Amino acid sequence: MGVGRRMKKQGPPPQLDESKISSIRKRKAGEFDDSRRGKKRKASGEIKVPTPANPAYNHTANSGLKHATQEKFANGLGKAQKGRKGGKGMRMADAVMSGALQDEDEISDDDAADFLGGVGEKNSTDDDVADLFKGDEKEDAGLLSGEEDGMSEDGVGLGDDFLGSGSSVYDSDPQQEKTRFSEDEDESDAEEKLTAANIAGLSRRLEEEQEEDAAEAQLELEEAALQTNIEGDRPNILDDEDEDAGPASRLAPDLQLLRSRITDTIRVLDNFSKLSEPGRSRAEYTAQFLKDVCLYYGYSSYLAEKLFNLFTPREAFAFFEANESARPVVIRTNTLRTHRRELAQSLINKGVTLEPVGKWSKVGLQVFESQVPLGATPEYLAGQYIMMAASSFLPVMALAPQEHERVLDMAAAPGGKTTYIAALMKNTGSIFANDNNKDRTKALIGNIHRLGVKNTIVCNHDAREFPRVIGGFDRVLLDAPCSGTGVVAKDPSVKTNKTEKDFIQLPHLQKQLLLCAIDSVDHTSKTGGYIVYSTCSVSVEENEQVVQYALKKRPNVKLVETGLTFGVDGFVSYMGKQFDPKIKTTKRFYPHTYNVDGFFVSKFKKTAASPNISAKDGVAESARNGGTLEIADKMPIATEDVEAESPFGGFDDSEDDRYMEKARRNRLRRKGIDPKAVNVKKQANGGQKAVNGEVGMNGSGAVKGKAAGMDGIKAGNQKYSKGSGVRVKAATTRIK
Ligand SMILES: C[S@@+](CC[C@H](N)C(=O)[O-])C[C@H]1O[C@@H](n2cnc3c(N)ncnc32)[C@H](O)[C@@H]1O
Repeated sequence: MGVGRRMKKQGPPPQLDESKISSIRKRKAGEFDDSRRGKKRKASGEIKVPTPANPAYNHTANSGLKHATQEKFANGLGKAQKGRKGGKGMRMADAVMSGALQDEDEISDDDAADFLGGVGEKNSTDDDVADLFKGDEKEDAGLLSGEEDGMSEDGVGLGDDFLGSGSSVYDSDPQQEKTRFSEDEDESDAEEKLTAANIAGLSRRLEEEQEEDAAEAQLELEEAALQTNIEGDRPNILDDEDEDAGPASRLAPDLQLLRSRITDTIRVLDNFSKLSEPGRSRAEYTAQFLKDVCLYYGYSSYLAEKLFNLFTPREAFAFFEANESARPVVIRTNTLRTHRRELAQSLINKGVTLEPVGKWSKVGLQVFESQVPLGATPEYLAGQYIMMAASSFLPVMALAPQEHERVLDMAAAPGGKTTYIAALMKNTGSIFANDNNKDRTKALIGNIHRLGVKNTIVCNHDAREFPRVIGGFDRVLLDAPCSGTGVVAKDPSVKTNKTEKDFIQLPHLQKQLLLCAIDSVDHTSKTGGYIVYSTCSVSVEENEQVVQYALKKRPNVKLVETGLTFGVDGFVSYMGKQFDPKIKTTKRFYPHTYNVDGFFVSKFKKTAASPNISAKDGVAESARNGGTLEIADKMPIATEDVEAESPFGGFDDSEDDRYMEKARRNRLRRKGIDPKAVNVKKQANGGQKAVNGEVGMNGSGAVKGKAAGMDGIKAGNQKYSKGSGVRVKAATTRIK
């Protein structure tokens, strides 16, 4: 996961509530979600792209060029932007955040400090907003209106089609169902009270939105004035190339012109035959677009191209734009401690403006504004909620853990998902929450305690040691370490610090982890037998390709529906490569379509024991109750024929081996162990293999794991922490 630590003020988020997109107009893939600007478009007679925030204005360290021009920009476009950034949005101040920061790495320090502190100004009357909520149709106007949510005015019924259609982007129907605080509740008095209590905050939001609209209109006017090409003309885009050669190339780029050229290029790519200049190829325009994207948004050319390849040019632009603004702040009600309605009421009483995150979640609350530090409220300290990104709900919802099951969360820290799993299991059964980063397990343990989770054991292994450590789980969640290309808004460093190597090494690790996840599941489980694999990356290498690999290596699993009611289908073909058609069941989430972090979720059902790959490759006994012996494939993942040819999937095993060996040595050194000594020991042990040099190092049975049993959990006769060299005993008893 990308560990983002940047925060911008949170604007009113338009698109988290699925109920608000219950009826949609299906748009052409790649078409912009710019219905919000319908009025303005009509006025200007020109297709405009959304400008959630002016990227140039927001850019930070990644773009020196932008810094260079920022002052200039602030004098021009900045004027318009100022109204929006300096407005009365969420007032965030220095806040008590020690707790909040542990919630999820997805909440940035700055976010938190910004968000959790200050006091919003009140300057609108309740009457204004009361009007807004008058009558059923009007109730959600403004705040919930299709216009605000990027919904089309001509929306048609969504129907079953909602889940389908790959890369399609949808507009929503403005006619909304009333937002509810839980599935079974009526449109009750209580909700009206909540709404009334929210009125002041909502009113402020409306004012801010009006200010924003005015600022955006101004911005568009200024942009329009700069447009050198009117609609229908062939834009003169590629002639500027020679600039590079001269001294002008050393000057900071004019960001307004750059942006204008980006939009022009998209127009051309959208309608190439009509708008391209004679003799110019599509590749030339694409290259120009990518070059401009790198300059304007600060991406490395490698990553810009990788991301561009996922979308149509127009949608790619929407994606890059969406990465310039922060996602909404969301909290998850901890149902082990309270109910969402009660929590909402207490927070509203404290000056928090919020509403249910959407029909798709019964526990999420989207926070628009807070007059108190969210990380220091009595409710927070009492563990009634945790701050977590909306997208982080999704893998757990797909996992659908049941009461009394045994669940493994393979990469669990800081625990947003573990604690959600515990809540869904109502603190019954048992959860093994593992993370190989010891420091991060501290936050995990902190969250577990704060939220009153009592069915969880925290452990600290390289997850590739499972099921050797323990197996036979009903369900396994693998929320895998990834490149974070879905969370660029939180961690803009991803724009420049991800290289080709990352997209080789990470998928390699992810593939190994996924096989171990599969091997750790009990296929005979009466209630489960499921594995969920998720990442906060949008790259195909880390998602569909990992899934494809697992399907190939483990014929004993099949993909099943995630049960998630939104998201676009995973790729079944990509850049000439065909994947298993069932990969359509996987789900992708993008910032520009659902206003959530970029995310990928897939769900497998295990149907039989894993193949006995090779006894020498591992001694992973995951059997419980005298069940089957499963062997984890611990060999470096072999490059397969198909992958060797693949432009995006192959990897060089020998190179990977070198990296992994180096990492192993470093890990041992950090622990004060001489790697050479371990090698000697290994040899002395004959055929016995130490897992990453961490097992059986001094004969003390040192399986690395350390279990922090939570209150009330019974370790029973688990032999979990009693490894003895390679003779690690498998768990034979379920904690139930
Ligand atoms: C995406 S984050 C997990 C977030 C977590 N699921 C949550 O919801 O709070 C990925 C985690 O994987 C951990 N990790 C990385 N490599 C690992 C490995 N080989 N074994 C176990 N955990 C690993 C990282 O320390 C990181 O905490």
